Amino acid sequence: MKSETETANEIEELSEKISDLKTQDVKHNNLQETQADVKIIRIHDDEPVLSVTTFEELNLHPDVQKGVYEMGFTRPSKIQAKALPLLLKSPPQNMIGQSQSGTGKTAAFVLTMLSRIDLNLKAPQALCLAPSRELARQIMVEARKMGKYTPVTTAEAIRDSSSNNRDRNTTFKEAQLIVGTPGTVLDLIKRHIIEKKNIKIFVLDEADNMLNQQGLGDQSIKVKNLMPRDCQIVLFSATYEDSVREFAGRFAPHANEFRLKIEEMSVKNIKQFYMDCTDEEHKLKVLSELYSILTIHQSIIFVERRDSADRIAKRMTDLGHKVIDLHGGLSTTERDEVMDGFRKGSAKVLISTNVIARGIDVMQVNLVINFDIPVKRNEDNKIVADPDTYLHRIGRTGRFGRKGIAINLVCDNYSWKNLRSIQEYFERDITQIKLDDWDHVETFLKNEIKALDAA
Ligand SMILES: Nc1ncnc2c1ncn2[C@@H]1O[C@H](COP(=O)(O)OP(=O)(O)OP(=O)(O)O)[C@@H](O)[C@H]1O
Repeated sequence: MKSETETANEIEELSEKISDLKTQDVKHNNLQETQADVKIIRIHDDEPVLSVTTFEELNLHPDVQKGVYEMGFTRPSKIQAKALPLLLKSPPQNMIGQSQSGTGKTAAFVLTMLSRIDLNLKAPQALCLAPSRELARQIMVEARKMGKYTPVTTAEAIRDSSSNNRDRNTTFKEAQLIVGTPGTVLDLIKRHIIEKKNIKIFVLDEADNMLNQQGLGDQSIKVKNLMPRDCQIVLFSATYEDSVREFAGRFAPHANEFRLKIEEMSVKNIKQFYMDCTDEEHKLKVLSELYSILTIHQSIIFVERRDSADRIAKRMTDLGHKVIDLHGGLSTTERDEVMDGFRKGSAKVLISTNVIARGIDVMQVNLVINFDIPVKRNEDNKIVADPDTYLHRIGRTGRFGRKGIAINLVCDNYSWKNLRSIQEYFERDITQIKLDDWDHVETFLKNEIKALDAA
């Protein structure tokens, strides 16, 4: 059985091959920034899109509404305003939703899950799959907050999530809302620990990742095939590659669909920069320098491989910086401790592989550094730039309209070529910060961060 870490592991392994690649010379060109507005297009169903402006208009159960208000949500976000009236329709309709990172997709599907549950029936009725244990746990926190004033019963279906089997079996038997990772959920359904027959809504968060055949696709498809026929299928993500979108259409037939144009996918409130380093060692020095001069709230440094995460964490610690690192090689307990510590703010700098590239929401993160530019294997099995992962990574900052900074470190033609492909894909400007004068770098970045704080 594949675990939730395996997708991240596969990506980590890809980079083992990177050093063997010969790359061609490319020019350092910045692209014109597009000014395209965010538009959400509904392409299925002829009825006009009804958009609400308040949570009251959605006729949520008063206890659910109370939970939502207590979370400080005064009115629905754009995607919630447009998607929720469709998601809550009776009879239920499938949905393929896309909106930028940090725009509130979680609440859109969690509110639908809570609204579909018959609270008198103590059995699984709403199931959500996410690509990592960290994201599954986060979604569950959000669901428990929203359902706080209801008697909804919940369970996390992630590895080692419960103390003993007896408790675990009772919990899953009675849990009305379950969030988990695909491998664990599939295993629990097959062993009849999760009873599937009353499940009314099946959600895939980060759906493109979950349907990607190379990743978690197999398990998610198997789980979906076990769902009752009339189960509402809801897919959400900030990105959908064309090949995955086509498959998503078959996975969730007759779905209402919200799409973004490529140039609208990148969140405008994240300022994107790059720094041209001489080699890997220089990248480490730049990193250390950056953390010496900057007072950041919290930040995430993304790397491709586990051993790089450990190596950079060690070097940064030796240089006197307080950092923690997270990757698929840690035990589940260690992963939970690292993530919980970061959420509480006890650690300011988190070094991670792609395992937390998607979905993770820590509001205080105002800086993301791509120590390595993200890559993937294309259909020809070649290693190429991975714009979708790039977008998800930088989307760990700039959450829900806040501002953020993303800095990419390039050190050779290979990394530059990959960064340039990403620029071209999104048609967004990634501006160079020159490294010849650190006083200038310091003033420049301090001003940028001051601007973020003032905004
Ligand atoms: N209506 C709202 N009012 C205020 N805050 C909200 C609202 N909806 C969501 N949020 C907050 O916005 C943040 C981002 O939401 P969420 O994590 O659901 O984004 P997302 O679209 O799923 O992002 P990603 O694509 O990265 O997974 C969260 O902290 C969430 O609590």
